[in-house]
Amino acid sequence: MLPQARAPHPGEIAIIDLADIDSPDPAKRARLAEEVAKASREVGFFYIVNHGIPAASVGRMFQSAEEFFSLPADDKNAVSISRSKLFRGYIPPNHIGVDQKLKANLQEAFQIHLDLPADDPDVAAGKPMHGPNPWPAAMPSLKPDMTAYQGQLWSLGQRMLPLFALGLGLPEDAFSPYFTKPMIMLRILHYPPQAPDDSTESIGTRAHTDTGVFTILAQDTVGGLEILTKGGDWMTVPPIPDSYVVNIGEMMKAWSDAIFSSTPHRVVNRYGLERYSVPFFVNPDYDTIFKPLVTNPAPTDLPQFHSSLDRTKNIKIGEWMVDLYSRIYPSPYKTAAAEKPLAAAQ
Ligand SMILES: O=C(O)CCC(=O)C(=O)O
Ligand SMILES: [Fe+2]
Repeated sequence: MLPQARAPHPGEIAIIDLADIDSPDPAKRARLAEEVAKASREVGFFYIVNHGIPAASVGRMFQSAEEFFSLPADDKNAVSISRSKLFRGYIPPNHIGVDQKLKANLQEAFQIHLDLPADDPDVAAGKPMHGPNPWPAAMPSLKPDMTAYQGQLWSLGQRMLPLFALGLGLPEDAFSPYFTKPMIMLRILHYPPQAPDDSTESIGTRAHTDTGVFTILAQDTVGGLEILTKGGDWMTVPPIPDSYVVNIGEMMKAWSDAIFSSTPHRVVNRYGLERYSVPFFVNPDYDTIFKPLVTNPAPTDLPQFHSSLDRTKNIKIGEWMVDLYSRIYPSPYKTAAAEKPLAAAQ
């Protein structure tokens, strides 16, 4: 049997209208920031509308996803993540990374980061996570379409960062220094449907927290995203037309000293249709050292996941991401830490 989830109560997941995001009126920006902060504290997930990304751009990404995942396996495997030292490319369904304690995901994925040319100084120096994206020869439109969309979503992400800063009582530009050559990531995902009596251990995406600062997710009309509420039950995040789902990741939780909640979530496609989604992850520069930028008077932490970040250890975030990615992906890049299964793996 598939695990169960309940529907949200009306208003339980806030729908935040971003119309005032660029308002010249500081009071309007502050009001919006407080809405974002409240949802980030209480749920860790919210919807945004009036975000400024044209529906046609989002539609093109879903078309691209359908087209890419329909390619013959050989064409997809030509850009397999197992050939990439930069954790980019195609991840087949049911893959298992180094850590055998982690359950396989049913999803298949294709992911890119910032595309950097060979003459970029960090690329030339062989800095991990920095370099070019791989593209499938069988689908020439994917490169221009995903690259353009990633640019649009990164602009939206940069417009949203001041809201989180303001919501924590920090100056609006408090996060800017950490995003000069960011490790942003765009993924397209495909989930096959699962029958209600499916007895496999696997689901679309196993329970996890997002590792980044925050995530901006486009989901199609099928549904399947579910979050673990503070009350301990699983709740669906139903699709709302023309919205994005935004959620707090481990890095924002660390910066906010756990004032903002990096809420565990999963995907169970129990709806009988193929599902596609397009998450964009706002990740900072490789060299960012993570420590809280504010003090939480009453920190409470949820259960630990394989994706949890310890904010007390002044971690250099790029190294932490490389360890985690080489643990969860079938990658040729293996760090010593990634060879050791995590005690907290779920
Ligand atoms: O596909 C989704 O709706 C969510 C995927 C997700 O949680 C992730 O990629 O981190
Ligand atoms: Fe996620």
